[in-house]
Parts: sequence; structure tokens; C-alpha cells
Amino acid sequence: MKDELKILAARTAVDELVARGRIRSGMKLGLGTGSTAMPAVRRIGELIADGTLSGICAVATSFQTTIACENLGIPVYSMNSRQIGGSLDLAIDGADEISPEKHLIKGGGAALLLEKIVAYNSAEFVVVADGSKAVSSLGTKFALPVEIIPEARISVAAALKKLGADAVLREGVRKAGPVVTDNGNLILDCLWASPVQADEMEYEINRITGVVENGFFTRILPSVWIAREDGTIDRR
Ligand SMILES: O=C[C@H](O)[C@H](O)[C@H](O)COP(=O)(O)O
Repeated sequence: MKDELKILAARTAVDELVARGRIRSGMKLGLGTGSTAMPAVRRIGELIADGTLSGICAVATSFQTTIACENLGIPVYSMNSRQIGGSLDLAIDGADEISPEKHLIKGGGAALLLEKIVAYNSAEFVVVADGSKAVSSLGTKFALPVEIIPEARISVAAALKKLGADAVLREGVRKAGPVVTDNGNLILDCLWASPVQADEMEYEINRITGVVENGFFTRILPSVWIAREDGTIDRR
């Protein structure tokens, strides 16, 4: 059921954005990571294949999405390429949690760094999700991913403790040892005993030496498509 809702949110968002001209031929698009972003990527691939969209230049936010784009025939470029020039027209992605003020937690798939570079350098940011992602507050349920330089594992965990967070090193699944991100870093997953002010915490965590990025996304206001269990779409 949840998978169907993810597909519904993703496809509805892409189709409405195309119908309203917010996704157009020739655009530079950021493509997110994860099980909800993927059907959006697939839909964009279909619209390229049937000729509805042409001249799309995409930036993928992970190896997973890069491989999907290769399979779907979506042209992928680096943010630094001449075609992209460091900024995008629109980025579309999933989220792990969405607060009422549309602050996000992202990075459940450890792709937060490139996702944030892409989102924060896009003129428009679109988030697609199933209803389970809409929450009343952030910090106490889904652990905030923090990408760190491996050598700073202990010192960053201690600094996060001073910010009230219990930080746990993310372990690999079907791999001995920790998760290593696409950028060669580690992930600390952080939980607080009570809800946190995400915009302040996004800033404070990134001041810790050895932190590369954290999964709070508060500095760009996304347009959100959430598929509810009854099959309706909540647009925020
Ligand atoms: O690192 C992964 C990303 O931030 C994902 O967009 C996020 O974890 C949501 O993933 P999913 O749509 O699979 O729940």
C-alpha cells in the first residue's frame, strides 16, 4: 500500500508540474534518491522517451539515481558541468519526515549531502511522499542523519551530545562495518528526547568540526505532494 502511495504522489507531482509548465523541455532538473523519488525519475524518463520532454539536463543525487538515469536514458551531468553551471531549475525528491512548516529530515538512504547541494541550488524544490512522512515535530522519531568525516567520529558524537542528541553510527546492511556514503564519509543518526527547532539545529550542527552536512532541510521552502491512504493528494 505504501509503495502504491509513493508512486501516486511521485507521478501526480510530475504530471501536474509538466501540465503547468513548471517542468519544461530544456530544463536543468535535480533528481532525488530513494523509493519515492524513484517513480518520479521513472516518470520523467517516460516523458523523455515519448517526446513530451526534450533537452532535459539532469543532476542525480546518488549512485542509485545515476544508475536509474542511465537505464532510463536520462542525460546526467555533474553540478560543475558546463551544461548545469552550478544551479538548477527544479529539483524533485522524497523525504523522511515533513513538519507542518515544511521543514524536512532527509538522508534515510545516506544521500543527504548531494541532495542538499542540489535542492539548495534549485529555483524550485518539490517533495513527494506518502502520508506517513507528515509529522507534527522533528527530532524524536526519525533519527537525523549527520554525514561526518570518519576521523571525527568520536569528537562529533561528543559535540552532538552537547546539542542534546544521542548519536549512533549507522551500520551497513549485508556489509560488515559502518555505512560509507557515496562521498566516502560516515553517518551518525541522531535522536533527541524532545522536539527540536530544525532551522536552528541545521545551523548549529554544521558548525561542528568534522561535520560535512546534516539532514535538516529548512532553508528552501518545498512544494509538497503527499498521497494519503484514501488515495487523495494533499498539496502543500
Ligand atoms: O538519503 C535518502 C533520501 O533523503 C530519501 O529521499 C529519503 O530517505 C526518503 O526515502 P524514501 O522515499 O525511500 O522513504
